[in-house]
Amino acid sequence: MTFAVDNSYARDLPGFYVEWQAARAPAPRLLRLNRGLAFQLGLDPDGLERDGALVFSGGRLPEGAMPIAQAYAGHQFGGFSPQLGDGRALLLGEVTDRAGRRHDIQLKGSGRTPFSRGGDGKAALGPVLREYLIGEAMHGLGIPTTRALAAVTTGETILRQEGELPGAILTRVAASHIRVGTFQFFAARGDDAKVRQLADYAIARHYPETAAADQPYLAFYEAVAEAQAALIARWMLVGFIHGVMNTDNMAISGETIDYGPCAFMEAYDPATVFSSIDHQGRYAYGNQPLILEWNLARLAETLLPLFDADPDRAVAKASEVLDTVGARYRGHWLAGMREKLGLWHDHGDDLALAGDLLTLMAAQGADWTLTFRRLATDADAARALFRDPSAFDAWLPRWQARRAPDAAMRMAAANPACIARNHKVEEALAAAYRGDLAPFDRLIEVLADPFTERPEFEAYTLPAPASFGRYRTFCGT
Ligand SMILES: Nc1ncnc2c1ncn2[C@@H]1O[C@H](COP(=O)(O)OP(=O)(O)OP(=O)(O)O)[C@@H](O)[C@H]1O
Ligand SMILES: [Mg+2]
Repeated sequence: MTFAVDNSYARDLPGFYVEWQAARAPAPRLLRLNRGLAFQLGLDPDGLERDGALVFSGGRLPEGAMPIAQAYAGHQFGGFSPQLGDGRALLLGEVTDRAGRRHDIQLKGSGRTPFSRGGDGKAALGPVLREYLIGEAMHGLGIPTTRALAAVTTGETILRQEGELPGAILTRVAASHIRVGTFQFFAARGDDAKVRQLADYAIARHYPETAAADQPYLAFYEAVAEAQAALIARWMLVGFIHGVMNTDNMAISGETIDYGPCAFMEAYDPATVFSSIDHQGRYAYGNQPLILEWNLARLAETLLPLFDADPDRAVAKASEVLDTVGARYRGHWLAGMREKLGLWHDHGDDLALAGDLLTLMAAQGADWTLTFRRLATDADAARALFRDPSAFDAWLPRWQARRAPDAAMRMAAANPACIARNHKVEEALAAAYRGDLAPFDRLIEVLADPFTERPEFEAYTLPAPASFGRYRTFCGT
């Protein structure tokens, strides 16, 4: 059993990709199918359960599929690479879900492509399951995200720093895989006509309302800026650290994409970095809003010729939007923080009230998730998270005076009990390497409904034990 796909990207954007085939997987095995997502996409979960190994390893193509590796460029840690592209991924095509929304179906880890540079085109089991887990965690939190439809093992062994690992492929579902870096690819080559084609496609697919604006390209840029500002605010409010916010990992759709070295922060510290390659802390938790602006500035640069034929006027128009990004971000963040704190009406002091709590939390290493969750129902339990509770005691009455009558309910809906705790993620991946997917399944179950506290899942609400040590993540390439 397979399914039918469309190829609007390939059809509308010649030159933006290379037609390619997946490497043959010697012994593909379907590890997990995301049945809920399959259903939502209008696919047949039972049929895919039966034939998924072949379909999701690239051995049997969906009807109408024209697999392509997409071209893109990107700024990685601030340095520009004019040619990146899908070095280990293939877009199979697009499906329209039950609600009429179009999604890309992409294989990640399906072998070398013309964009592979030095890489082997493969993905290891751990990073594939990690991307699956974190994507589901974000979805459970209501945060726009790409999601995993399936994970397969290929039956071959691949070599990574840790040694030989089982090869795997993730089937990723995304609103699209158009990145800031996709715009950069042709902008860097001075091909304005191609940039315009891409913008027209992205407008039609993601922001059709902007087509009718006086200045559609500027309205499109503003819509992307707004979506990204809202997204990064959501990340910050749940303590998510993406870890590799290169321009090739920022999706135009406003979905979170590329779960590489990402992780959730436990003790609050804005300088938190998990990625082993982020030596300067460029993508530290607290820097994410600044990188948002930096990346959006790079997007604006690609669109300047579309904004205005006169370069100075084009820059002025771009700046007008770019200058609003900080305020947009802060607006989303503060609105979200008001929910996290269950505040009664908006008040000019809300920012200071929240800021003072964060200062306390940072000084005392309080757990981000638990502090807010406990504050909702049990101030004493929240107090216990502070080594020196006296400063918390001084803050508490200020918050109590501002707390809304329905605060407990709103706070329970805004503050997850469960996030993908680092030690639980690692536990699930280690077990999967041993062939035991039970911890993975349990974690998926927990993360599907993170706002509901269930006694049997209490262990998933707690930070890692001290013995877990400092957490380090890897790109998994
Ligand atoms: N094992 C690999 N073989 C070939 N190319 C790779 C490999 N790993 C990463 N790349 C390429 O290196 C670039 C940067 O990698 P990055 O980790 O940001 O992306 P990714 O995780 O592979 O993919 P995506 O952004 O689609 O989630 C991309 O062009 C990617 O295709
Ligand atoms: Mg990437």
